[in-house]
Amino acid sequence: MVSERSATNAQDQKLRSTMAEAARRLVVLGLNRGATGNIGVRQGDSFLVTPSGVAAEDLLPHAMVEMDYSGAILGPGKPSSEWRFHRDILAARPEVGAVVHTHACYATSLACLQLEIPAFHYMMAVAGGDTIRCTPYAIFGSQELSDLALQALVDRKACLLGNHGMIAVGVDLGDALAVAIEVESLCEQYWAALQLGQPKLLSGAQMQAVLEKFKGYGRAATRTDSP
Ligand SMILES: C[C@H](O)[C@@H](O)[C@@H](O)C(=O)COP(=O)(O)O
Repeated sequence: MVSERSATNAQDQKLRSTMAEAARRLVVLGLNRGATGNIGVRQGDSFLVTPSGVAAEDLLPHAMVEMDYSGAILGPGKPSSEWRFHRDILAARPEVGAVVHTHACYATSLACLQLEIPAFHYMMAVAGGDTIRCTPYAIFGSQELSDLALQALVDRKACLLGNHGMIAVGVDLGDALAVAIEVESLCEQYWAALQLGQPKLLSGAQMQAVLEKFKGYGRAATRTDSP
């Protein structure tokens, strides 16, 4: 049933609009095209997810679908086919407030090779560690894909989905979007570097130093709950 809180709460309306804006931004930035990709955002003891198969330009705030962690749909609409990984990530990672899935070109190209991205650039730390893992292939919308994504995201804020795309997470939607944008940029740079030769990789110690330094950098300095 439709939660009354959702229908009347100003915060809920704001969140739905922010999700629609974020979906359009992903298209403007070239990280998604048409109806690819989806967004999930924690809201109290439930979460909102974008509807299935709706192009970002047609996405209206009221079309976001509210679900609970049992997988029950709490309002009208058909949730993203990927609601399982949105639910499972939000359930398993209390510090995560938002999940962004994209089929961004460079991330997806590397995912088609099922490549794990190594520490070729210090900005890899934005994704939470010294690698960005890639899952094996599993069909879209499956529990298997969700289980694989959860594993690939351990101690990370992003992963590639084999032969599919990427997932980025953040403390809120702005953070998850920023991670997705950076991951696509890193994938493009890694691809470009590979055209020239074998990139020299940073050591574990060098990456650890960056991860430490990032704790005091920019907005992250005010966050105590980032992974
Ligand atoms: C078939 C879909 O494109 C699937 O790949 C999914 O991962 C996706 O990106 C969009 O699906 P929804 O519109 O169901 O969120």
